[in-house]
Amino acid sequence: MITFPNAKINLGLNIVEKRPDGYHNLETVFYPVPLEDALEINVLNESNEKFRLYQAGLEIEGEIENNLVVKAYKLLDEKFNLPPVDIHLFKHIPSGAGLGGGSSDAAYMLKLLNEKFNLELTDETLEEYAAKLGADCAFFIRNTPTYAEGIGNLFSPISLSLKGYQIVLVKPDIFVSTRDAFAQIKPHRQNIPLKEVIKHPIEEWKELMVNDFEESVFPKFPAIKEIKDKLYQEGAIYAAMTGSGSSVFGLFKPEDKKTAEKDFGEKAFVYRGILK
Ligand SMILES: C[C@@](CO)(OP(=O)(O)O)[C@H](O)COP(=O)(O)OP(=O)(O)OC[C@H]1O[C@@H](n2ccc(N)nc2=O)[C@H](O)[C@@H]1O
Ligand SMILES: Nc1ncnc2c1ncn2[C@@H]1O[C@H](COP(=O)(O)OP(=O)(O)O)[C@@H](O)[C@H]1O
Repeated sequence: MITFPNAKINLGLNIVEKRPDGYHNLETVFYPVPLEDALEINVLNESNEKFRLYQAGLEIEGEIENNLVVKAYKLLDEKFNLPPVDIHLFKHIPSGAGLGGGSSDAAYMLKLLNEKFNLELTDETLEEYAAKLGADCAFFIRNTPTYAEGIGNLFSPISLSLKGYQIVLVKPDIFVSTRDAFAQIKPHRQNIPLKEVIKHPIEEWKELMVNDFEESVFPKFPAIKEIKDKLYQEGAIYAAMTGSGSSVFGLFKPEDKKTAEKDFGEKAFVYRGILK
């Protein structure tokens, strides 16, 4: 059985306050992007091992035991004593890029195991399991446009469709530490809360919608800001960094014929697609 975990972008990201536990409360909107990994499981017959993970595509740093698809398997295995499985993961979404690829793999693994082994878990229960694996992980269970607050884990659905809009996503060969990005931010509330901004026409987002991380990340890595500038030069209707970086996306009108033909550098990962 095979499934295709997709990426997400953040439409606006405001860090509103620092919490006593050192984490930050934020406000953001998650929107799914059809840039996909591939994830397959097959039952491993007569095996002493509970799972085997085969990886292809982009490299994922860290031990196999720390791979989020393995963590997702173990989480459900503790409860349901699952049969042993072969896991094949083809990695296409860049990691540590603000695209949520690891979280998506984890959420899709939960959905895949639920279906394959008829566990009959509801979306609500799957979201509870997903939340144990990462703050934004539960978003990928329903995978629909979502307003998130708290530490990025309290969700409410929003009515927003960017169906047909073209997206150009650029991930330069730059690593931004999420921890450092948070540490350099002075939390504050925006004049117009994101929940209101998102209701404005997309043409107005350029003036109203902010990713607070840009303020600390752009001065340190001017090359990331240059990508955003290039996307606007090419006619993006809205462009911004996603998450804590380093990916930047540009949204283009459905009828726009010339979507970002600029050169983003030899080592940059570039994806062009159409939003659903
Ligand atoms: C900011 C977002 C928005 O989508 O960025 P992306 O991961 O998508 O880039 C996420 O909430 C990122 O969450 P996540 O990627 O899970 O962060 P983690 O690895 O758990 O946290 C790394 C570090 O960031 C800080 N951190 C994280 C989340 C949060 N709400 N407040 C924080 O202060 C903490 O110092 C933590 O140790
Ligand atoms: N299946 C996976 N895919 C990607 N990263 C994973 C996976 N499992 C664990 N990780 C770890 O999670 C970290 C964050 O990855 P990811 O969720 O893709 O990025 P981001 O938090 O920027 O959206 C990576 O640095 C990687 O070490």
